Amino acid sequence: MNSASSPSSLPLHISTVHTSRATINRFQSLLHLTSIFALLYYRLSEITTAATPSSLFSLFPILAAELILSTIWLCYQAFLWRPVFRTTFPDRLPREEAALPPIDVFVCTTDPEKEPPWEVMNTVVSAMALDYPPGKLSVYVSDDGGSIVTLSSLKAARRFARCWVPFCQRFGIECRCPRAYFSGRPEKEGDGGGKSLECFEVEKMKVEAKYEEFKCSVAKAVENGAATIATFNPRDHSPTIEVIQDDSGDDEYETSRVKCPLLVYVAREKRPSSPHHFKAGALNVLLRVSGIMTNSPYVLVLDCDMYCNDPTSAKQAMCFHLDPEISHKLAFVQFPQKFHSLSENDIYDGQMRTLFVVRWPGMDGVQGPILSGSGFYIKREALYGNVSKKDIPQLKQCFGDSNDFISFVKQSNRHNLFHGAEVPIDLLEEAHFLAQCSYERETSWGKEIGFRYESVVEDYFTGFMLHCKGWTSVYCTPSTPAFLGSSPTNLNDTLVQNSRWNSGLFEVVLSKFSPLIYGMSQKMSLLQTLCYGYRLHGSWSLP
Ligand SMILES: O=c1ccn([C@@H]2O[C@H](COP(=O)(O)OP(=O)(O)O[C@H]3O[C@H](CO)[C@@H](O)[C@H](O)[C@H]3O)[C@@H](O)[C@H]2O)c(=O)[nH]1
Ligand SMILES: [Mn+2]
Repeated sequence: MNSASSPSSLPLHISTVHTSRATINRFQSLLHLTSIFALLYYRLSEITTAATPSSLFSLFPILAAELILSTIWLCYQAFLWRPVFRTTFPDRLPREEAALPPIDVFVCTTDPEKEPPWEVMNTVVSAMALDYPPGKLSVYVSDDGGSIVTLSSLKAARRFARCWVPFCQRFGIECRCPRAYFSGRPEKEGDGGGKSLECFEVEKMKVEAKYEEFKCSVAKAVENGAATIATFNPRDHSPTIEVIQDDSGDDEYETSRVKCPLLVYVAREKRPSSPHHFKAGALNVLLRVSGIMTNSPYVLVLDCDMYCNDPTSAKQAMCFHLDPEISHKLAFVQFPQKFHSLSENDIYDGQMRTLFVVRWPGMDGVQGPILSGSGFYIKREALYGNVSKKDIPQLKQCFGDSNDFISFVKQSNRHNLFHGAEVPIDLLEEAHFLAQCSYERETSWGKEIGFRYESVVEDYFTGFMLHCKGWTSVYCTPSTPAFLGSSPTNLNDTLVQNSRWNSGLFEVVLSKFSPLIYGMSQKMSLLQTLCYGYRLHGSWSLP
C-alpha cells in the first residue's frame, strides 16, 4: 500500500495493489505462455519436416498469423500484471480557498444539430457548479460550429447558473446537472446543507422556475438560429470570443453578488485553406485563450455530452495533484468514461468495460492510464513541455508571436486576472489574435506542445507522448461516476466510432511513433510500452 500526506499529515489518497487478482492473472499468463510455446514448437517442427513446397506455402501464413496474435497476447499481459485501485480523501485538502489551485474547464462542441445545445448547456452548467471555489473555476466553451445558437444558449446558461450554483452549494446538492436533477434521475438529493426542509422546498421551487426559463431560452435560441444555420458556413468564418457576463439585472441573484465561475465562449477562426485539426486544434486554441485570461495551472477537459455527475471530482483530482510526493511527475488524473444512455443489455459494449475496468487499473500500476479524451484533469505545464531553459526568441518560435501569451508561459503561477471585473478590450483583441488560423504557422503547436495533431485519436497520442517523456498519470474510479455521457446505441454509429478509433490508432502504429519501437527508445518502462503496443490490435480494422 502506498500513501501520501496532506498538510495535516493524514494521507490525501491511498493506492492498493490488488494482489490476489495479480497472482491469478500471472498464473494464467504463465499457463497460456506455455501453450503458446508448445504451439509454436509444433508449427516450426511441421515446417522443418514439410514434404512439399505447396505445404510450406500454406504453413508460413499460418505461422505469421500465430506470431502476430502471440505478440498481441503478450502485450495484453502487461495490463494484468499489477492492477491498482485508489481511494481519495478530499476532506483532508486544506480548508482555505487560497490553498486550492485554479482550474480551467474546457468543453468542446461542434455541431448544434448533432450535439443538442440543451445537452451541451447542461454539461456547461454542471461544470460551473463543481464543488470548488467559484472564483477558482473558469469554464471555456469551444464552439467549432461557430454557431449563434450556442452563443445565445450560453447566455441563458450563465443566467441560470447564477441561481443554480449558490443553490447547489447552499443545500449540498449531489447531482449538479440541472436536467438530471429536475428529471428526477438523481439518486440522492443532498443533505440539505443543514438547512430546514421548508427553506429548501421554497428555494427549490424558485430555482425550478428559473430552470424552466432556461429551458425555454435555449429552445428559443435553437428556433431563432435555424435560419442562420442554413446561411452560415461553419468552415469559413472569423474568430468570435466573448466573456459571458450578466445581462439581465432584474433578479435577486445579481444584487446579492453571488460569485459564479467565469464563462467564456470561443469560436476559433476557420478557413477552408487551413487545416483545423479537429478537437486537438480546438483544445490548443482554448489553451492559448485561457492562457492569457486565467492561466490556471490545471485544466479539466470535457466532451460536450459528458456532464459532471459528482461535483467532488475536482477535489478528488487535487488529492493527487497536490501530493508533493507524486505531483512533480504527474501529468493528468483520468476518470473513467461512464454513460447514462445505455440500456442494461448494452450489446455493443458501449461502456467499454475491458478498457475502464481491466486495462486502465492495470496501467495505473505501471505508469498510468492512457489519456481518454474526456474527464481528465491535466497539468498545463505538462502540455507546454520544458520552458525553463528557453529564452524569449526560442519561446516565440515554439508558442507563436503573442507577447502576452509568452509572458504567461514564463510565469505559470500568474493566474485569475479579471474574475468578475470588466474585460479589457486589448485582452479580448489578443485572444482573437490567438484564435486565428495563421497563429500556429511555423510554431510547435500540435507537434511538441499542446494536444498533438499526428493522429485523429489526439487523446491517445497526446497521452502516449507525455508518458514517453517520463510523465505519469493516475486513474481515479470513485463509486459515484464523476462524469456521465452518452455513447452510441446503434450498430452504425458504433461501427463509425470504432473504425475511426482503430484506424487512428493503427495510423500511430505505422508511423515513426510506433509504440513498441518509439516507446522503448524513450523513458517508458517495458510494461507500459507493451500496454501501448497492444494497439497493434488496431490491425483488426484492416479490411
Ligand atoms: O472538429 C471537432 C471534432 C470534435 N470536437 C468535439 O470533440 C468531442 C468528441 O468528439 P465525438 O465526435 O463525440 O467523438 P467520440 O468518438 O464520441 O469521442 C471519443 O474519442 C475522441 C478521440 O477520437 C476523444 O477526443 C473523445 O474525448 C472521446 O470521447 C465532442 O465534444 C466534439 O464536439 C471538436 O470540438 N471539434
Ligand atoms: Mn462523443
